[in-house]
Amino acid sequence: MLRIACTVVQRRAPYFAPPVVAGTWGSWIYASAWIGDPGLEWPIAYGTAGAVLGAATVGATVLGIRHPIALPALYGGAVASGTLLWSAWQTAFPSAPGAAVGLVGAIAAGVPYWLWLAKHRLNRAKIDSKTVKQAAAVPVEVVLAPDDVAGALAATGTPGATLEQMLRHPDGAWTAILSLPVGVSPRDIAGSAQRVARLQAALRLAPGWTLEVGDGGASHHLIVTARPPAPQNTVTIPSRHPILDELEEWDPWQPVLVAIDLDTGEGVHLHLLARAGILIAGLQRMGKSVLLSVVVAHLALAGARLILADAKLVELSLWAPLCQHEDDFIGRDPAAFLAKLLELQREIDVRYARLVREGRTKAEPGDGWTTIALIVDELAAFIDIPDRKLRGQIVSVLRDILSRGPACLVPVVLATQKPEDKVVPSQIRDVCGQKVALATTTPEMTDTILGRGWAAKGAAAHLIGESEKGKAYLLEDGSRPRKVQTFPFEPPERHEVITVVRELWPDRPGARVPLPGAEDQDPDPVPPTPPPGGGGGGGPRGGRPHLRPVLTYPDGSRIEENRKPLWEALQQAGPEGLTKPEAVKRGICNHHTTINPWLAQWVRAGWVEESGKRDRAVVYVLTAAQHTPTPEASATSEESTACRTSL
Ligand SMILES: Nc1ncnc2c1ncn2[C@@H]1O[C@H](COP(=O)(O)OP(=O)(O)OP(=O)(O)O)[C@@H](O)[C@H]1O
Repeated sequence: MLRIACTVVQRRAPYFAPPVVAGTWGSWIYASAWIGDPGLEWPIAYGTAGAVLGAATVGATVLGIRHPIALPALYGGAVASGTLLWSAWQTAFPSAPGAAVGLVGAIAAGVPYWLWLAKHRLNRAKIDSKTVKQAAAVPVEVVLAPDDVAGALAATGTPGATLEQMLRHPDGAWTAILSLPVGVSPRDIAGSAQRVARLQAALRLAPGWTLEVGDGGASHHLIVTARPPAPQNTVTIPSRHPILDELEEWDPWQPVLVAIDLDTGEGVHLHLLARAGILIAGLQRMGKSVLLSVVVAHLALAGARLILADAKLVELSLWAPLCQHEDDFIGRDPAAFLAKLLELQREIDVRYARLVREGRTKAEPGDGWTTIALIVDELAAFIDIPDRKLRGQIVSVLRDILSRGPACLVPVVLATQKPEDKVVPSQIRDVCGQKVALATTTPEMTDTILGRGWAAKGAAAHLIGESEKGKAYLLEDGSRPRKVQTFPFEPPERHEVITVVRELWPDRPGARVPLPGAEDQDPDPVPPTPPPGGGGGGGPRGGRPHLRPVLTYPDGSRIEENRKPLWEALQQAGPEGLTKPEAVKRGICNHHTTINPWLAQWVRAGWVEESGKRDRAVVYVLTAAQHTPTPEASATSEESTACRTSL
């Protein structure tokens, strides 16, 4: 009983305080007037002050002033006005009826205050309800209808609650706002795991539903929210990239299908030419190279000239045979990388000069320009370097290519597994119009890839689990990040693309992969480039040409530079043949380099055959003696027509 009384007083104090204070104060004045000599000075002093405060109170209420001072003013005004009436009456007629009339007057004086208080409370209830709606973050349908939530609460030992509002959410969740009876604290219910569990049981929620119980702040409301289980992800990711079913020449202007949106199930594309560069980053072994390969495959099928930079060699070397120029593969050599960037920058300048001449701002299909794609894996190896000057030059030129390139058919794709500021400087990140954040470890790492603040705004790449390969957040300029799953794209599928591209463009020489140590063993180093302006060849300024044997396949076609060592080793091996581990031992390749596709191609062409196994590895042998190379050309003053570079 005492507890209930205390709760009532505590909860309703603002309502009771004015009459209680007015009554106490007035009683004292009344008693002193009744007992002693009733003077006028005290009632007049209190009354004048009360009248001023009362006028201010009423004025504030009428004008709707919400200044913090309004509450004490209103309160004081109510008390003083009541006192004035009461004390004036008892001074004139010190009697019991006088006291009663004074009390009524005091209470009446509190009316503006109560009105103000009631309005304030109503506003507060509105705010509470708004907060609930905002927390739901989805439009809600407000249903003022009874429900059995109050009954369930009664079944758990808290009878007397009434349902004030039932909010139904589009995902099936609902929120019930219950008004608790006097003496029951919402905080006590919400704070007790046992009572919440009992309420959940009483509500008989379906399996998987969760219950949240909160108190309505200072009010006597209990807010009960029941949520259905998160919808099962029904998006299915094809195990085979659709590009593999359309292995034909592609249009570079077409966007590249790289992933599936995990929320909508829609295909997600990257735009090579319509938008500035692409940045792909994330932790090791989370799917960066797989995604990069999809983009490279598209570019290769689009007939683009591929410029590949890969410090690790193993990721991009697979694509090296599709390159148009022998030096279009850059290994761990930041200086060579800068040289290639400068070459690209010059090409962009030439293309922009044409655009300016023709009064255009960007290239269009049919311009006749080849797409030149710069693909960089492990950007860290070219940027996180001790030579600060070189680093500065690389960042500056790369930034320029990223921002100007796509408009003149020079797309850039960057990948790195170290998403840190020193590896992905903001100048580089900010010009990339499309960013893909695979799994990271911290929100800061995610922000380094996507831009500041995105991790906090829902792009939680740092929460992607270790087993969720290929899951990522993809952000395009001007939109929100999308949670996506990339397609698997394993080496056998990459080989399917490579085979088709080689058939489409058979005369591409391929790029030389700079294998560590291979240069030292080069028996026939490439001579220096003739001085600029020199006539080249055997002209008077070019000097006497240095002729080099041209190694050819049995059908007369030229053997690509990067495949020569393997072919020569097969020749030297004779009928004994050669296995891959032996090729590794001889420094022709390393364990990661894929020479199998070359061998498979030669086997298909009938130049090489498999002759059993040695130490469990397949032995490859040249099929016939006539496959020996063209005998070394003797140095003559005449250039070989087959040797186009007059080496
Ligand atoms: N979308 C995907 N679906 C299924 N498996 C995937 C997907 N993406 C990547 N994987 C698997 O994850 C593994 C690592 O992928 P990948 O080589 O692309 O990682 P990475 O980030 O490039 O690693 P590193 O940083 O070491 O180069 C591969 O074995 C691959 O099979």
